Amino acid sequence: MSVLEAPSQEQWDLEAHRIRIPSNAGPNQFASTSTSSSSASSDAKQGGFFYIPNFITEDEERFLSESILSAPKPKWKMLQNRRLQEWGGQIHAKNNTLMPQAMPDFLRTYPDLVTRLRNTHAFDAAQHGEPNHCLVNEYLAGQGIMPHEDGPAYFPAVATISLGSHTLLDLYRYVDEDLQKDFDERMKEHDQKTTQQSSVGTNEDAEENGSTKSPIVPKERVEGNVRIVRGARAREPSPVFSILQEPRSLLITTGDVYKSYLHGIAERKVDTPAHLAHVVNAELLSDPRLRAAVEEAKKNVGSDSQDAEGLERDTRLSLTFRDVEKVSKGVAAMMAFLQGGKR
Ligand SMILES: O=C(O)CCC(=O)C(=O)O
Ligand SMILES: [Fe+2]
Repeated sequence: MSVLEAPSQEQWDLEAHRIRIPSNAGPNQFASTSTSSSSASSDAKQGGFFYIPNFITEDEERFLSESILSAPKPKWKMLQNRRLQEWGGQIHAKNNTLMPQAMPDFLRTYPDLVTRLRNTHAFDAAQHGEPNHCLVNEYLAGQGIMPHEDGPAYFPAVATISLGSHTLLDLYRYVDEDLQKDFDERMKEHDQKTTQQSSVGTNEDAEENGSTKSPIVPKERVEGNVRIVRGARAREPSPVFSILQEPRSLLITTGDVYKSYLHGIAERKVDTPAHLAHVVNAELLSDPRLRAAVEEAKKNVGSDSQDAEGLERDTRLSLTFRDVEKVSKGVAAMMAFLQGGKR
């Protein structure tokens, strides 16, 4: 038992687990929150990506998977290409406030992940000093999540524990501010022109594309090295780097980088050497097989070597812990909190 309890007492030095971002992969000058794009400074408080392999034991991994998979069926929210559970309460989208529920024993008692995460100090500056909310995502091989930024309800720190399979988290950059302004202006001009011309029934884009269909700019399109999504900030179409997450590992994303990149998981069953070549945390990996595959892929970049095999993905559960800063203290919330532990 003492062996099982030991990790939760540990105080972590996050700086020793920092992922070094290549200098040409820094965020574009866009995020207003960004203090600097240089990654030279090495102060964990400044934020960044931090990777800790074997943050939980194999026994804990098994126990967590069993607990999650044995949750009552209604606990699963079915999405188009994955399913998820929400623990710690529900967030009201209108006011970004958590209607709290007690964390279940398998996150708070054995294993006591909440305390263990508190001891990483990633949440020191957050309202509660530790996470109060956990989303569990299940991805079958071939499933993923679109590039996105996490919502505004959270303190800017995410702690992700992976179970069952490795995956690659892909990081994308937004385009820089001038380019975005240019897109916005062109989009506006186009819309105005389209409105004026709609009664006449012609438009340039349709002619350019050899199509006479819709006069409306598509919701999403790629132009050169940029993916433009109507009504959203434009991003680069390919990831600027990827982070390999091993089963049982912890990935912490905190500070500026939380806002200056988008993150996603590609919908594929195999990570080929071409994908693995973009992994930036090779030297922090603990599984010799995974590490060798990444190192080999990086060595062979551009060499056209076809020998190396990819890494097959299996079903993966991810636990993403965050601190929702605003928590409802109403009577209903108190009742929910008291009943939350009982399933
Ligand atoms: O499963 C993961 O590792 C990422 C999940 C994620 O990005 C999210 O839930 O917002
Ligand atoms: Fe996310």
